[in-house]
Amino acid sequence: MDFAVDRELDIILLGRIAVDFNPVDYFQPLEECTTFKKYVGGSPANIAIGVSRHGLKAGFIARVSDDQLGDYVTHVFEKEGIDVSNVVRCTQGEKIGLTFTEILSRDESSILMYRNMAADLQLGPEDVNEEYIKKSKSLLISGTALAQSPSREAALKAMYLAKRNNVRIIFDIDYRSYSWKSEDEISIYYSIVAQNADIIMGSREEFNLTERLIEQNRTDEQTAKAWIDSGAQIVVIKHGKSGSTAFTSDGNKFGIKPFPVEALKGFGGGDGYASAFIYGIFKGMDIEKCLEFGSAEAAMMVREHSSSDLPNTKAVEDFISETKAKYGEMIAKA
Ligand SMILES: Nc1ncnc2c1ncn2[C@@H]1O[C@H](COP(=O)(O)OP(=O)(O)OP(=O)(O)O)[C@@H](O)[C@H]1O
Ligand SMILES: O=C(O)C[C@@H](O)[C@H](O)C(=O)CO
Repeated sequence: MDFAVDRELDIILLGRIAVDFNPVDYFQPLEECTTFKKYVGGSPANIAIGVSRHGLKAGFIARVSDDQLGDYVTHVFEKEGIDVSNVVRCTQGEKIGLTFTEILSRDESSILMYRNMAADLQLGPEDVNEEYIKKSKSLLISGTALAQSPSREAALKAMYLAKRNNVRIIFDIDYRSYSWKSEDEISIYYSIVAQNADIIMGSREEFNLTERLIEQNRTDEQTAKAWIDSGAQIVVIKHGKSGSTAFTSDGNKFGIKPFPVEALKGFGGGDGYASAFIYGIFKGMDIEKCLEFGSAEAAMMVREHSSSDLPNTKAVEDFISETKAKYGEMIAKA
């Protein structure tokens, strides 16, 4: 992928910065859990930390609450080297989103989100500045930012500013049911961003939601062709524990099986995947290698208690070598 040169930032992410509370006394219903560990959360926030740990220079556009938890996430970002100059505080008492993870067993987990009057959805078009967007090589839009106004307009404004300033658009569909009002809205807004994106990443279910008003029941091949025809260069479709496939505008297709690990939770894999895949693209790795990196980091993250303590490049490389030595190649050219 060709990125503009001489830009201060590699990537700006737009969407939620939130807080996760994951039970320490897991393998029982949330109702019974008494002790929780606090982490930075929110899928795009996790990815910002992930790419920064790979050495990319990231910035973020978001609103957070004007309270101790707003301070907490901002300070963590600063420590990770993420530019917070465009992370602004809410003024009407809106609170940062909270997510409690229920880990019933290694195979069964879910998230419970507290997002009424969520701070991140208060991001408005006035918070999105062209001068900032054009400092970056790419912009990642998290689909949840499209769930409600004014965040929806802020995200679309950022997308148009990115387009006119030669900033590559990465769309992480990132569906969270909680903030949406109707399936029609999901399809309308997701498809606007997908039509303008250079890279689209999502699960099969997320692509189905995106395409609902256009054409239902597409195969992965039909999905990839449609979005590549409308301008995307890379389409990644994830199938959870069954693996993932990347399609490229030159007509190639690569599939990868998940790296075998003993998962602790079903969440966090997607953010690990995105962090490593994006890093690979920036480093100019072949798509197969990006896929391998993404799948490896995803597997490392489903083992972890936290979704924001992502590994650095060396840790991912070591994990890949160790796993291949034990199990052989994971990649398959389809
Ligand atoms: N049990 C597992 N073992 C190894 N890898 C896994 C496992 N579960 C998921 N993954 C990896 O994580 C990737 C992303 O998972 P998934 O398809 O659930 O995406 P997602 O819905 O975006 O994730 P998230 O719930 O983190 O937002 C998968 O493509 C796979 O590579
Ligand atoms: O995405 C969220 O808002 C919550 C996450 O931080 C959570 O831990 C998760 O689901 C990771 O994908």
